[in-house]
Amino acid sequence: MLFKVEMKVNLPHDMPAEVAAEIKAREKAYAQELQRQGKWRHLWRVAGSYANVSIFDVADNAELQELVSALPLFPYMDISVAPLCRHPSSIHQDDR
Ligand SMILES: O=C(O)C[C@H]1C=CC(=O)O1
Repeated sequence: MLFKVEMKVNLPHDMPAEVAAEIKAREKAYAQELQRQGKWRHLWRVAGSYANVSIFDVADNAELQELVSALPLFPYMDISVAPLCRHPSSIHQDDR
């Protein structure tokens, strides 16, 4: 199942820089591992904002919840999710 996931990061302004850097490093490693597994299919920065638009390809709602809630930045993000289905005009065979 495909989901559009929008994540807006809100790190506390008083978080020490080295703590923020450590969380971001763990987030990057986790995000890249999920991309290698094909579960995090697209990851786009929203220009001008500490936010992203992502496409996840997971088995079901429960797997999405499991993966997203394990993000190191999860406690600091506002997240919105929308389920996706194939567009009848799409030319991409891997849309499903
Ligand atoms: O920077 C972000 O958008 C937040 C998060 C998503 C992937 C990652 O490495 O960090």
